Amino acid sequence: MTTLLELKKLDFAYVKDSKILDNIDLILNQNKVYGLIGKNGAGKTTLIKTLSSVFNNNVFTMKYFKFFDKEVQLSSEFYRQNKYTVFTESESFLNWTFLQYLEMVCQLYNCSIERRRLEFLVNGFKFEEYCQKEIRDLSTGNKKKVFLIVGLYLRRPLLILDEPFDGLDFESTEFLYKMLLEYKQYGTVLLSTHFAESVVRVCDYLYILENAHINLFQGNVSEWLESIRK
Ligand SMILES: Nc1ncnc2c1ncn2[C@@H]1O[C@H](COP(=O)(O)OP(=O)(O)OP(=O)(O)O)[C@@H](O)[C@H]1O
Repeated sequence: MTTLLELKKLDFAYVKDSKILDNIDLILNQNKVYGLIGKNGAGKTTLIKTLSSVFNNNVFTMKYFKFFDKEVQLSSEFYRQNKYTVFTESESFLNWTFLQYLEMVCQLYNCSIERRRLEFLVNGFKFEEYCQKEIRDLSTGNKKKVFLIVGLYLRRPLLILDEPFDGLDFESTEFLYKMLLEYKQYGTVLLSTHFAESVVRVCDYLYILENAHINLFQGNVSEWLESIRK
């Protein structure tokens, strides 16, 4: 297995002396799907935002961050170009349409729009009638689909998803399961979730965040399901 991302000794605190993430080591291998689970408030979104370069350096420290075996800054162009994050709720780009947002993102990532690939995702998520509507007028689930479709379309080596199944209807959830399994051809997915089914359906490995520490579940995900049902 080839390592895609390696993070060593990450500490994070919003408020001095109150660590949300303490001494976090994280390794993500290429072409795998990783689940990130933990109780409400455990710090999943904080870890995802850190990995997505949302924060200034003054709230966290780390020993090193490697991507494709290179030590880089989280804010580097190399890292930015190779990952995309879908946040749990987005209040950005509200007066844009999906197609305008996609065009802008494709320019940023230097990729062209292939109609067939796009249509496959749009049809799969039953999103056809919403492509030209302003994002502000979409329902919660359809807003989520805007960013999920773009993330799946881009096929970056790292796709980070914060609670991607939240707000999706049954059909779209099934389609997303299918897309995430296929995504392993193109890259690695790190997703946070509160749904046990999603872990079992798509995740190869599971990181558990608890008391500011992270552990990789030793065993396969069906063993994890058995362990929480006991
Ligand atoms: N901007 C902020 N300022 C101060 N504390 C914050 C801030 N954002 C989050 N926190 C705190 O950090 C902790 C971790 O929050 P985070 O949102 O990362 O947890 P989570 O695991 O994603 O939770 P959930 O499963 O409920 O979404 C919580 O105690 C939360 O109250």
